[in-house]
Parts: sequence; C-alpha cells; structure tokens
Amino acid sequence: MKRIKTDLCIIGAGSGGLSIAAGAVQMGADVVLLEGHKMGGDCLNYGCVPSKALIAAGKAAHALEAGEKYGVAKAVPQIDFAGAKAHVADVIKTIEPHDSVERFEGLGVNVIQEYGSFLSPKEVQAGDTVITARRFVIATGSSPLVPPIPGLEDVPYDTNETIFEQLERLDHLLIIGGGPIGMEMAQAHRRLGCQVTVIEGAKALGKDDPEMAAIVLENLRAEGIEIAEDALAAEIRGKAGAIEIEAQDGRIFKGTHLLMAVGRKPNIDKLNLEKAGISTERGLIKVDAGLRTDNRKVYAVGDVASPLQFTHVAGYHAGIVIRSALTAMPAKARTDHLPWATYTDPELAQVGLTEAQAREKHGEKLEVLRFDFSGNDRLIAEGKAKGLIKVMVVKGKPVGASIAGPQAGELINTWALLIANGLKIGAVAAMVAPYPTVAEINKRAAGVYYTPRLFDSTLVKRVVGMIQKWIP
Ligand SMILES: Cc1cc2nc3c(=O)[nH]c(=O)nc-3n(C[C@H](O)[C@H](O)[C@H](O)COP(=O)(O)OP(=O)(O)OC[C@H]3O[C@@H](n4cnc5c(N)ncnc54)[C@H](O)[C@@H]3O)c2cc1C
Ligand SMILES: NC(=O)c1ccc[n+]([C@@H]2O[C@H](COP(=O)([O-])OP(=O)(O)OC[C@H]3O[C@@H](n4cnc5c(N)ncnc54)[C@H](O)[C@@H]3O)[C@@H](O)[C@H]2O)c1
Repeated sequence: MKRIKTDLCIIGAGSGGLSIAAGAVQMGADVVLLEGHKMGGDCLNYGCVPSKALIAAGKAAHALEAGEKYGVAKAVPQIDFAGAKAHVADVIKTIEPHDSVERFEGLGVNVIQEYGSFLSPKEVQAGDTVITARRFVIATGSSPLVPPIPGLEDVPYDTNETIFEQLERLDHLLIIGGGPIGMEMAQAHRRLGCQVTVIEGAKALGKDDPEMAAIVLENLRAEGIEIAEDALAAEIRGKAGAIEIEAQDGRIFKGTHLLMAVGRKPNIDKLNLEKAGISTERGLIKVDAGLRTDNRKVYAVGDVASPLQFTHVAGYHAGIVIRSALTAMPAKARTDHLPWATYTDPELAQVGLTEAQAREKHGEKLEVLRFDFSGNDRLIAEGKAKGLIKVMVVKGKPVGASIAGPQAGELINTWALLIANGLKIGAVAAMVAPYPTVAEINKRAAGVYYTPRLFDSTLVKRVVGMIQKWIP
C-alpha cells in the first residue's frame, strides 16, 4: 500500500470538487483529488450540460414549426434523433478538457482515478493508496433515486445517466416525476418528435411558486405534452415498447419508454462514513454553517450535503471551503441568496423567498411588485411577450424574486445580485437599461415600487403644484 500526505484531499471531481481543487492548488496548497468514475461529475456527463444541449436541439426543431406568425411558412422538422444526440456528445466533448485529468495535473493537482473510502478519521483509501490529509472534502454528488415502485424491476427504464445515450426516437416517453429533470426532458423530447406523458405524484414544478409554474405548464401542455398531476405512480407493468403505469387513483398511462425523474440520492455508499465519525441527516451528510461535518477535519459540499442541488451551489460551497480550509478565516454558507432556473421554454427562475414564504415571514410588511411581460417592447417584437415577474420587497429591500418567461434564468441574476449584497430596490431603478432589451423587465418591476409613491401621492402633487407656481 502506497502512503501519501497532503494538505487537502478532495473526494469527487464534479462541480464542487473541481472548483475546490483548482482554487486550492493555485493558492499554493498541496492537493489530492479522487475520482472513481468520470471527471466532471453529473453536471458535465449526465446533467446540466447534456440536458441543455438536448434542449437546444429541441429549440432548433421548434423554431421551424413556430414561424407562421412572422410570415415564415411552417415546416415540419425532419428530426435525426441520433444527430441530436451527436450534438449532445459534441457539447460534452467541447467542455470535457476543462474538467480533465490532464488540465488538473497541469495545475499541479495529484489526481487519483479511484473511489475514496475512509479508513479512519484522518485517512482515506483510494485503490492502493492511503492518503493522510490536513483537511478532507467530500464532494461525491448524488445519483438518480429509483424508488421501489412495484413492477419497476421488471421493466426497462432510463434515468438521467442513460437517457442521453438513446439514439433512436422514443415513440411515447413516459416520465415519472414532474420536477426540473422531468419537465426539461419532457419538452426537449416533445420538440424532437416524441409523444410525452409526465406522471407527477403531487404538483409539477412543485418547488416553485405555483402561479409562476402554471405559466410554464400552460405552454408545455399547449405544445402537446400530457402532464398528469396528483398521479403517484403506484405500479408499473409491461415490457420494452409497451409500458403501463398505474397511478394510486387508478389512472393508467401507456407508452413505449420510461424515464425515472423522481429526485436524487446522495452518493455516500462507498465512503465508509462511520470510520470517519461523520453522520447524516435526512440522507444528506450533516454539515454546520461552515460546511464542516461532525469530523472537524472533513467538509462536505454540493449535492451530497445540500437540499439545494445545483452546480452553482456546489461552486458557491467551494468558495466557502477554500476560505475556511486554506486561510483558516471564518466562512459561513448562506442560502437566502441562492437562485435557480429551470430551462423549459418559457424559463422559470427563483431567488430568495417566494410570495407565500415572504408573506409567512414578513406579513403586512411585504410588498409584491408585479410586472407582466406583455409590457416589454423587445418581447413584443419577438412575438414572445408572455410571462410574469414578481419581486418580494420588505422595507425597500428585495427578499425574493420569481420569474416565468423568456430568459427568466438571465433576468434572475439582477435580483440575485441585489439580495446577495443587501442592496435596495433603488439600485435597479437607478440603472439605465438599453432599449429595447428583455432586461428592461427588471427595471419596470422596480418601477412598480415607486409608481404609487410618486404618482398616487397627494403630497407629491401638492409640492409639484407649488413649485410650478414659483418657478418662472
Ligand atoms: C439531468 C440533470 C440536469 C441538471 N441541470 C442543472 C442545471 O441546469 N443547472 C444546475 O445548476 N444544476 C443542474 N443539475 C444539478 C447538478 O448536476 C448538480 O447539482 C451538480 O453536479 C452537483 O455537483 P457535485 O460536485 O455535488 O456532484 P457531481 O458533479 O455529481 O460530482 C460528484 C463526483 O464524485 C464522484 N464520486 C462519487 N463517490 C465517490 C467516491 N467515493 N470517491 C471518488 N469519487 C466519487 C462521482 O463519480 C462524481 O464524478 C442537473 C442535474 C441533472 C441530473
Ligand atoms: N435547471 C436546473 O437547474 C436543473 C435541472 C434538472 C435537475 N436539477 C437538479 O436535480 C434535482 C433533481 O431533479 P428531479 O426533477 O429528479 O427531482 P425533484 O425532486 O425536483 O422532482 C421529483 C418529482 O417527482 C415526483 N415523484 C416522486 N415520486 C413519484 C411517484 N412515485 N410518482 C409520481 N411522481 C413522483 C415528486 O413529487 C417531485 O415533483 C433538482 O432538484 C435540481 O436540484 C436542476
């Protein structure tokens, strides 16, 4: 057995692990990085990157069908399903070098391509190497949750780890789970010529504000996606090409293929956490505000430790760990400023509190600013002026924003910036946005805060009237 000592040993080379490794080694730490499967983790290989690439293929197909209102004759897209998947593979290949062993070894990281497993509170084994480190970081991510629904074991099904390898068009895709994975995949497949049925046990896009989710769902349904809500999948029957799902209330759904998209399971099986004295809480590794586990030498970041499972959250955690482990300065992870976006068309985005959460927390002090996308000239010109922004404001400061509509994922950045920095709504009102841009929506929403204060105020009217009498 080979033995090595290092400053920082990171277990998992996905979004969180890679960010920490790159940052730490460039700041002068001695770093060992363990990866048991593919460099880049879920995001690059089975998550964000392939899903957004497939969505882009779907968008290209959809554009051919959506030209009539612009005077462009509707064309039926001829879809080469394998071609769409080749685009997905190509996109992964383009980004891959950034996450590669070669790049990280070039930066000076010692990359060991083995799974890591704790031997003791201070030692991890990876293949035939035992690593002792001043600090460890667990960044092992999550895997698709496959619940024990009766019959599932006898029916072929995909998860996000296999769906991007399907090279033939799926005649009728059944998707169990109407969360972000289910809905993004539903629309991409529908646009690429598949029939799609989503079977959701509660409400589709249920982690978002229901008013905003409804805007997205209306469009998905209009594109021909069947979305069954309150339909908990209770039994699965059939065989390849002929699959049947029975919901708890007796509804039956039939299709040819099945995608399971019912949530995630943290990757902790191989870690031997007991040997390191690390406990879990509701399945996730238990961490304090500084992302430290019960074992003070060990941090945990990203999907394995967070209920908010996004690449940018893993990246944010990386910054906290680098500050804490490398400079020994205090660092605490916040959650109030973390945004997310679902890349359906239209997009759905959130940062901070939803309207319901803000009302519960702030009661009468809450003001909700609403602006409808129908008032945005750029989107009117594009024929896409459908959507809504809501900004939750308390004492002049935004505490949350919800957006459903074109470019919601881009628009949310402004509100994430304000909330992260404790800025007031006036910061957006003071900004001049180029005309005509979609981002003017943010400025118009901020304007809603001032409208009653300026235009409905008798005091303002009286003062302006007096000044007008005085000035020559
Ligand atoms: C279909 C899909 C679409 C998504 N789209 C988005 C999106 O658009 N935007 C967004 O922000 N997020 C998205 N996500 C979520 C995002 O992929 C994850 O939040 C992110 O990858 C988490 O990063 P991580 O570092 O925690 O884990 P990962 O990136 O998964 O990395 C964990 C790594 O650890 C390795 N590993 C596991 N156990 C061990 C061990 N014992 N030893 C060594 N290595 C180990 C794994 O092989 C893996 O490479 C999506 C997810 C899915 C499934
Ligand atoms: N754009 C993005 O950022 C993006 C995209 C995809 C995934 N992700 C990340 O991946 C995570 C996982 O996504 P997800 O969509 O798998 O999980 P999810 O937990 O968000 O949604 C799963 C859905 O499945 C439903 N469900 C569970 N059991 C069911 C059953 N038996 N029958 C019918 N429905 C059932 C749940 O009610 C829920 O709505 C997300 O929470 C997110 O963090 C992010």
